[in-house]
Amino acid sequence: MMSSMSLSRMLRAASVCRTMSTATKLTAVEVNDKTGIATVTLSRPPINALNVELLHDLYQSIKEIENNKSRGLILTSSNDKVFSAGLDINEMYRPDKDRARLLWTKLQDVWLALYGCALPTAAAINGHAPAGGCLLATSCEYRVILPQCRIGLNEIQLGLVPPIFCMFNFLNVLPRRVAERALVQGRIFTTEQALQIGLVDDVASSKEKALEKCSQFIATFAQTNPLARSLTKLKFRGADLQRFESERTNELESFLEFIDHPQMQEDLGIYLEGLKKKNRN
Ligand SMILES: CCCCCCCC/C=C\C/C=C/C(=O)SCCNC(=O)CCNC(=O)[C@H](O)C(C)(C)COP(=O)(O)OP(=O)(O)OC[C@H]1O[C@@H](n2cnc3c(N)ncnc32)[C@H](O)[C@@H]1OP(=O)(O)O
Repeated sequence: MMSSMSLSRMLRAASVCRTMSTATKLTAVEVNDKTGIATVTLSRPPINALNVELLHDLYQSIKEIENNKSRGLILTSSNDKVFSAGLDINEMYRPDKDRARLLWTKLQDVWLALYGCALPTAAAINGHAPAGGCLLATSCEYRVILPQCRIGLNEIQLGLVPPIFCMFNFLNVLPRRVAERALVQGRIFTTEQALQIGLVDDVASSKEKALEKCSQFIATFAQTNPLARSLTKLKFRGADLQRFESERTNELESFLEFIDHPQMQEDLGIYLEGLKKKNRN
């Protein structure tokens, strides 16, 4: 039988963390009532590949947290090896045209929501974060990664042109020369390399510790006026957001044209097959 002691402990824990009522299917949102910090957990097994539905749910979660006046947002993954594998390549290979349009539009919406989020944002990168995974992490203001992870924007290695928001994210985090070289080489960095160049702010030995460090980062703003903070953030990021808006339609059309190209389709098919073969051998 459960002792009254452990029952009261459980009740206390339950009152600290609550799941948001409108938590969506592919993202779980939990708000810590004590700190006011919301954690969004990407939950699309096996590797959190970003398809239309996950991007939709992620966007809804970010907006909901922002509107509920949480103290901050932490992004993490339910998978203990992969933060996110980036865009779901199945959505780009032999795509349904309307769905491909929706995919790119939703990716753009998520970037706008996360990069321009009024709240302090942090990523607890508890697994690999290639391409779109790195894009999500670098849209946040602070990053903690676990040992033995890989992170980077490798689009060019797939023959894809990194869109403008990849450039904004890297320029916001890395020195210009390092950002440019990393993008044109499609570099994927180890945990140690990412820390050394400043792509991540810290390394933690477990997901729990990474979440704790993210909470500590957000807590540094406890005494700061939230409006002054968000307007200052916007002053830094506003020019990127404006330039993005002016180019978003062109980028959408370029993306659709790009993936429609027969050579691109062939390359994506080979890449996808290579990923699958790895598991068959
Ligand atoms: C404005 C101009 C526009 C021009 C065009 C722009 C194009 C878009 C540009 C940028 C935006 C973002 C693009 C992207 O995100 S593209 C995606 C790139 N992602 C990758 O290259 C990651 C590939 N995956 C991996 O490296 C590994 O899978 C891993 C490290 C993430 C995880 O490794 P591991 O735990 O060993 O898992 P598996 O490799 O075994 O994978 C499990 C399972 O999942 C499949 N899979 C992996 N990644 C993807 C993916 N991104 N999409 C779909 N499926 C994926 C893999 O094949 C396995 O499948 P199974 O064998 O059938 O189980």
